[in-house]
Amino acid sequence: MSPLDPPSATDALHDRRTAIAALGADLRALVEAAVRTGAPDEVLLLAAKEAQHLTALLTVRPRGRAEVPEVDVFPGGIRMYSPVTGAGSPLAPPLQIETVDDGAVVGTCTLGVAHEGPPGYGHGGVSALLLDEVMGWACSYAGQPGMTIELNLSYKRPVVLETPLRVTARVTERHGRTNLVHGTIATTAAPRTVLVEAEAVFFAPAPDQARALFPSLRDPA
Ligand SMILES: CCCCCCCCCCCC(=O)SCCNC(=O)CCNC(=O)[C@H](O)C(C)(C)COP(=O)(O)OP(=O)(O)OC[C@H]1O[C@@H](n2cnc3c(N)ncnc32)[C@H](O)[C@@H]1OP(=O)(O)O
Repeated sequence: MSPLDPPSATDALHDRRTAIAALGADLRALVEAAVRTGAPDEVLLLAAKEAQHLTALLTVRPRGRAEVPEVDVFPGGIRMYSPVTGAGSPLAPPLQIETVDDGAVVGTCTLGVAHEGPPGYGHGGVSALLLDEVMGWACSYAGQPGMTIELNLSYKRPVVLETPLRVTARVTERHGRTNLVHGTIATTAAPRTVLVEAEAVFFAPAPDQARALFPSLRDPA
């Protein structure tokens, strides 16, 4: 199965993913509002109380640290709580893996003020996050899901916030379980103007090593 093909889901799984995504979207709106607000102090304190209430509401049967959620397809598929692609994550833009274009994986997203580095521009670490993820998808698409063992970035131009971005990655070389990957960030409006460029090395663990690293992995092959 291509990592870009959504797996067939039962109705219950679909409903669960839909509910997770709905909460994620509202949490992202809350995070963005919280980092932009000019509300008075008493409103911030009131909102803090409401946030404590929400936290208590959600602290029910929390999953274990290394547990793969039932809603996920791991490795190489849907991850609902990924800090990059996860529809359920308030940290994620979220980036959407959209197409495979001539062997390259393409993802799109828009960063908000919550992802700010220099005023008005994306944080350099957030660019690394986006590239690392899409480069990982390129490895999965090439049939070897793996972990980043080296990531080098060249920041050529600042990444503007609130502007649709296009993140691309392709595997350029394979040596056994090691893949060399090239990635870029540009805007969707000017895809040829590279803002950030990356070179990375990914390593696909052998099944035994994968089982040791990820005890709840369902299909290490
Ligand atoms: C089921 C999968 C799910 C994969 C799930 C992936 C989820 C995607 C998440 C997004 C990506 C991430 O954030 S990943 C998270 C960030 N990365 C990490 O935490 C990885 C931390 N690193 C590690 O734990 C370790 O390096 C391992 C387990 C990956 C590999 O350990 P190891 O097996 O001892 O590694 P080692 O022998 O030293 O190196 C492996 C091979 O890579 C080569 N190598 C090492 N460094 C380099 C290098 N800079 N450039 C070229 N090649 C290199 C070595 O020569 C060797 O080749 P040869 O002798 O075999 O030929």
